[in-house]
Amino acid sequence: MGVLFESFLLEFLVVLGAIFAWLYYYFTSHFNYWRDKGVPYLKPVPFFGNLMEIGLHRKTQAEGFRELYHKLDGHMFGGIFQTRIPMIMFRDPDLIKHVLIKDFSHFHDRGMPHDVENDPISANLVILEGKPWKNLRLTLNPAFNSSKMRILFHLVKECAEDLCRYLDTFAQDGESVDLRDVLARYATDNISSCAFGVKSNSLKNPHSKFREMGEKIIAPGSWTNMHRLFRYTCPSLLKYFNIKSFSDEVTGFFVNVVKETLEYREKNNIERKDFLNLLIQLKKKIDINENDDEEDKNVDDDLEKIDTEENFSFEEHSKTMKNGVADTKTGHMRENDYALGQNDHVTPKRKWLDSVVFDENMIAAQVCVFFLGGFETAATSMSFCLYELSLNQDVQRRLREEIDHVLKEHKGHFTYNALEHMEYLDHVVAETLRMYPSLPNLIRVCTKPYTIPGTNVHIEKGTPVIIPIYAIHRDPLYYSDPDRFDPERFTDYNKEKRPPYTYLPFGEGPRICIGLRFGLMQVKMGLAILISRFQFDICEKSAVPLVMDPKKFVMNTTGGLWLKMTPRTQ
Ligand code: HEM
Repeated sequence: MGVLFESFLLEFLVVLGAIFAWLYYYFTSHFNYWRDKGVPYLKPVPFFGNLMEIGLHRKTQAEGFRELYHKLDGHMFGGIFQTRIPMIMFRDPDLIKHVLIKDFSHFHDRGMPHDVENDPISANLVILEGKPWKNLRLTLNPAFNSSKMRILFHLVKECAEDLCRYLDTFAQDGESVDLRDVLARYATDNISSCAFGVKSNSLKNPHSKFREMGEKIIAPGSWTNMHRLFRYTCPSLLKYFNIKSFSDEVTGFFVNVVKETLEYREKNNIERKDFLNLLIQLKKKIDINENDDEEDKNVDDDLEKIDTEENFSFEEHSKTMKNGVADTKTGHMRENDYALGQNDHVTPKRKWLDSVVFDENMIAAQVCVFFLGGFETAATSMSFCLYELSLNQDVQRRLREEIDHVLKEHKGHFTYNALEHMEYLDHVVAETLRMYPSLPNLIRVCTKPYTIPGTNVHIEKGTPVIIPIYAIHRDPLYYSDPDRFDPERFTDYNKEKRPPYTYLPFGEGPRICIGLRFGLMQVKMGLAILISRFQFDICEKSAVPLVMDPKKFVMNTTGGLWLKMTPRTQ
């Protein structure tokens, strides 16, 4: 018996040793990759690569990548390892311009594994790649243009007024409020109204189903995190284990809401001016770009000409490229940023629209990603802004003065035009997004072999690329005293002084955030109405400095964000 046990133990240890040796080999076998290419790189550790602090949630993504960014100071780019996978960090603004715009045809995807057949909700704009992404983007772009925003404005304003009514009782009592939570509910109401055409009532009912689903999507340890873990370590296992972008419960909920709303609208012949209505038009093969202004059509024309095919010779087709920065007000490139195919007369959108099955699943996939993209980003941006305004009372006063002044000029009404005229509000929001960009990094994957301009470094197809926007936004090279909140950085004069591509809260290029205008509209509308009615201050419950949550993907705090509210006195 003893001998049997010993030999079993021995065999067990040998097998265990072999498994460990294989795992060690599997996780370290690429570690000479960057050295062999002559690329400056950071020394990785087995199993984690360079992301141990982030992987173990000891640091936030923002701070973790900021540290890696500074370890590569003096280099335009550098190699790092995401567990075992070599990835490249682009640090230099000019190189960033190449990746996001000039050489977009080499970097048009994010490299997120997806399986449209088994996981229909993954057929969304964030995840899709190549031609399917381009065609979908072309089709959806008009849903976010300025004329559509004007139509949606009244829905956003309605939610902002509900928010004020809800917060008024707290302000009257001078209570401290967890604004992180309240604003997440405001943003949930907003996006469910504009995207799903449903009143979610999350402000009044914190346990509403929409709020519950929103929490499930972002909660640490959730399905999404599991998806992310496999994506980083072994993407092929995602398909093998049939791990979907969202849990069946979340997917089922969103698909059902869409189905029920579609049926209800059809049966009752209801047409509500929201995103869902635009998607219904696409289902009916109606081009939603018709009747839109010329400016919006030009952006689409540019995008139509970008080739996402293999072997596309970008140089052959390109016009002169100029420096360009996305205008955060309009979301349009200021200059001719996309290289245009001169001989390219094909307009694939119409063809695609005719051929694609824009069914309930497809619609659900889009509104689901609008929901995901819209509620967390807006809620956190607004709460960070109110926190900074509480710390910087002079800025809060000046902002209130501007809002009063502009409102007077617009007969006391918050209108789309009134918001557009609030220039200081624009600076305040821009500075908030500089200090707290919702996504601390932009992700791309190299889609065809690339030589880094001015070097003989070749990037292989499939290499993930990271652009550390938080680190750049907080780099003293571009922003002096970068941890200080100073909206003056965003006057035209000061903006001109900075190199382009050093401010990227919405990304840049053809894959720039599609919801930029909608996001800014709901953030600005919410802030303007709150500042016009209430005074915000730091209170005992406020964490100063803020404590950020390392488990969250979108920049967020731990333990909420508490501030004291009172009615404004002057
Ligand atoms: C303050 C608000 C927001 C911020 C800071 C933000 C930020 C971002 C960023 C950084 C990206 C990546 C861009 C890139 O890779 O170059 C992105 C992409 C995206 N965002 Fe937003 N976003 C916001 C609001 C919204 C809203 C309201 C929606 C939808 C209604 C939305 C939908 C999307 C989608 C669909 C993409 C993927 C676009 C594509 O790949 O073509 N976002 N966003």
